[in-house]
Amino acid sequence: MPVIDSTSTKPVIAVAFYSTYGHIDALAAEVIKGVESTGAIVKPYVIKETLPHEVLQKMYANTSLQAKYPAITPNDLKEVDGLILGAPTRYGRLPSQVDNFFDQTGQLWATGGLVGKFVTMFTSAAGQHSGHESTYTTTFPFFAHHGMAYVPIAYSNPLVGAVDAMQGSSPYGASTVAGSDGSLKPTANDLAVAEYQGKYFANFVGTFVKGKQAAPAATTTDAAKSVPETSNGYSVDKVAGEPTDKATSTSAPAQANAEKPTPAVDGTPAPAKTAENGSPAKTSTAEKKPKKKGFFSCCDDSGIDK
Ligand SMILES: Cc1cc2nc3c(=O)[nH]c(=O)nc-3n(C[C@H](O)[C@H](O)[C@H](O)COP(=O)(O)O)c2cc1C
Repeated sequence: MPVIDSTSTKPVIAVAFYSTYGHIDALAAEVIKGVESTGAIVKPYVIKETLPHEVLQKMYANTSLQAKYPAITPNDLKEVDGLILGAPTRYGRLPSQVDNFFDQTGQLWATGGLVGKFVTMFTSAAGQHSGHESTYTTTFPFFAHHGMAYVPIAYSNPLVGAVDAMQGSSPYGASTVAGSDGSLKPTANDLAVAEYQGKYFANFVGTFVKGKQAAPAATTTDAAKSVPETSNGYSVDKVAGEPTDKATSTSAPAQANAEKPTPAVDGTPAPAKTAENGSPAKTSTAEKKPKKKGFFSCCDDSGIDK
């Protein structure tokens, strides 16, 4: 596993994939080759199997594929600039093994840990028209929730639009047609598009990484300052649909204050607060915010539950 130098302008790209029979594994090898050809740092991972051994045996799964690379953990994603995700189609969408991994990323979501990172995907399906594209599009909500920018290959390589022979790829990314019994192998075109996707993505992310490192620090700071506080998608006020009251102290008249009593945690309106002399009481936001329960309580260090 390569050691990451934080001052390097080389992008760090994770290639994380799940494969039952080897088609995705074969595409992944080409994707990795493509990333490496750009000089980027590639970190290959498998996505952990979750099916019981007896079931895998009945499916004739190739369980040795799991041992090829370390199983990815959510924390591994923190270190990378981009993710290339590979997974076969299951009922026109992702396999549950990948969903299981996604479900472990709740804390990354709550802390905005993947916001601004890049992602692209490759897939595989038994048939020609039985789920390739829907597997991409049904995964987009995950990327959107995490703030990850999807990089499609579009038709930037003529091999993507080839119709002279059966091939799996599309503007969304590389793919292959495995056949209903899994006996088909990725074609030369499929493998070439997979390698191309790795190269294209690494170059794309590399341009961003270089630009970011070349930008003067002040620019980044100013840009961050100019973002209005209310645009923070992780604000508890916004998430919970409550009125946004970001001021640390209130200067509104007592009457206005009385019209907007702070609801208690159980939903009962609390009495309006006024100082002893009748003027508006100084109320800190920390005092007014009810403690969140349920899902948000999972994320102790996120700040959203405080
Ligand atoms: C439970 C299950 C559901 C599947 N659903 C679909 C499907 O909706 N469409 C399709 O074309 N292939 C479907 N397949 C076939 C897989 O997509 C195919 O086995 C896979 O692309 C091969 O990739 P792999 O060798 O990397 O596992 C399904 C396979 C299984 C086991």
